[in-house]
Amino acid sequence: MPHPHDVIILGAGTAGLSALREVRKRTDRFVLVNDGPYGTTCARVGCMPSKLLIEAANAFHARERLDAFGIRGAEGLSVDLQAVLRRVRELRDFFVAGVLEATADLGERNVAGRARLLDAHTVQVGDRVLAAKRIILATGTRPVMPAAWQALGDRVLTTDTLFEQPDLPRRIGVVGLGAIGIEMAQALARLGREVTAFARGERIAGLRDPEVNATLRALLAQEFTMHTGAEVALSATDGGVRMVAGEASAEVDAVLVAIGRRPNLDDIGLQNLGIALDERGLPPFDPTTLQVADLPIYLAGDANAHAPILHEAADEGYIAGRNAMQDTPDCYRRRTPLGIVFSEPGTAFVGLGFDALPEDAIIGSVDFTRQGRARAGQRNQGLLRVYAARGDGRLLGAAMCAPSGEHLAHLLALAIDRGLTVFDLLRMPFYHPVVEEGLRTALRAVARQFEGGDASDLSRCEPLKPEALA
Ligand SMILES: Cc1cc2nc3c(=O)[nH]c(=O)nc-3n(C[C@H](O)[C@H](O)[C@H](O)COP(=O)(O)OP(=O)(O)OC[C@H]3O[C@@H](n4cnc5c(N)ncnc54)[C@H](O)[C@@H]3O)c2cc1C
Ligand SMILES: NC(=O)c1ccc[n+]([C@@H]2O[C@H](COP(=O)([O-])OP(=O)(O)OC[C@H]3O[C@@H](n4cnc5c(N)ncnc54)[C@H](O)[C@@H]3O)[C@@H](O)[C@H]2O)c1
Repeated sequence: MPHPHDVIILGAGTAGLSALREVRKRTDRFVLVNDGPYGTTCARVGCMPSKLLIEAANAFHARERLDAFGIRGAEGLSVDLQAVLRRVRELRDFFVAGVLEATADLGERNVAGRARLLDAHTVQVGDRVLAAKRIILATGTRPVMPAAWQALGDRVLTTDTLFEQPDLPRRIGVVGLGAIGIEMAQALARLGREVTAFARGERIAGLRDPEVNATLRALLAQEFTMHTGAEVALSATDGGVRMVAGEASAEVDAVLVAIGRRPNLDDIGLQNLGIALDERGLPPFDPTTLQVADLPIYLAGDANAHAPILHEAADEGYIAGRNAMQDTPDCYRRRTPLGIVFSEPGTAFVGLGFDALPEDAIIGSVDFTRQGRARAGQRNQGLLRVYAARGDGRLLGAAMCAPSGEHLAHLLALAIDRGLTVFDLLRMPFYHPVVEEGLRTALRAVARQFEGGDASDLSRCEPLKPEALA
């Protein structure tokens, strides 16, 4: 029997909407099903409100550099946190409104409700059963929150609730120092909150490079208290929360829990598909096609835990949307890995991670404390390390916590993607004085480890030809 729909898309987040764009170009016989609020995690409770808070925090923090420039009176500045949070929500609403336009004209093809797979072609939403040739799962993730901590009620926050607060208390605990923990701990500290952060591992901000990790830790420890290496326990006190991890403890008014996010796949009916799931409960899928096993199902965005960041979710929606509209899926080359954590200095990693490098990889580094332009701007902090292949000096990856780190990382991502060597990169012009000169220092440190690598970066002209003399 023919299916009434070509495609059902589950989830109206970034991946689902990106899939929708591709599917709509090819058919009208689709349905989008979304549970909970529309507007995407990124715009509603993720990338955008977090960056809005960070921008406010960094703007206020800039006052700490003013005296060194000879600008007086900064101590008279203060934060109106309620106003900061109002602006976060106002601009957040603006970004969400833009996203909502994508589904405004769908009419009956937009179904609000929680979907569950009955089999590889059929989905149940409330008392409705929808069937299609193919299904795209783009159901995203939700914050991990241990059951025991839920009993602390509104004293525990996640990024789903943080930005909704009209105000924030003086003492804030943070659990987890991954991307969210680092970004929010620094921002809240810069906005005048007393922040105590706990993480069970020693690595922060997702960094795998031990030296960059140590540098970032030392810098952030100047801004908030950080306890790592032990599991934290939370318990209620009179009006607050007690946090204990090994020898360390703190009493706070509220706790932001940022210990990762879990794919919204646990109750979606994967067991009805007849495939084995891994230990995380995830189905096998091909990251280049996004097809789940050999089923007519595609798994896109954070839900597959492959690369849970925005541009990858958008790419995956595109791939899933196109592949769900054809009989044989196309294979797509994925982008150079790039991760940015919006700390100051900016944390970023690109290409191969430190722990995936070949044993004989060559590493060059730059310490930004003495870097000219960074020093001129009173932001001379951080470390950048570039990794290159021993044979030919091809760039393999980099990790950094550095001024303008987000921009340096994009430049390096392009170089890695194009298969450039450190020698190729050293041939580009480096204007003076720019932070990129710091990157050049690190590249030169790699080049010097090659025979003849301390020669000039300039290439020689081709031999002069007779016609050139004419
Ligand atoms: C605080 C925070 C900050 C972030 N900052 C950045 C950043 O700076 N840069 C960056 O690149 N990334 C950032 N991210 C990550 C980025 O937000 C995600 O990669 C992206 O939003 C994932 O999109 P998605 O479509 O996979 O999921 P989502 O946008 O979460 O969409 C999934 C949708 O599916 C719905 N759904 C769930 N279950 C069902 C069901 N059973 N049936 C129907 N619908 C269902 C959900 O309710 C949701 O609407 C951040 C994330 C967070 C939380
Ligand atoms: N700038 C960005 O791109 C950005 C910013 C924020 C969030 N995000 C995305 O949001 C997602 C979630 O972020 P996140 O920071 O919650 O997750 P994460 O996985 O990045 O970090 C979670 C951290 O919490 C630690 N942890 C886990 N359980 C713990 C426990 N019981 N006690 C203490 N520490 C514990 C983990 O070891 C890890 O370091 C990530 O996938 C990330 O990609 C991205």
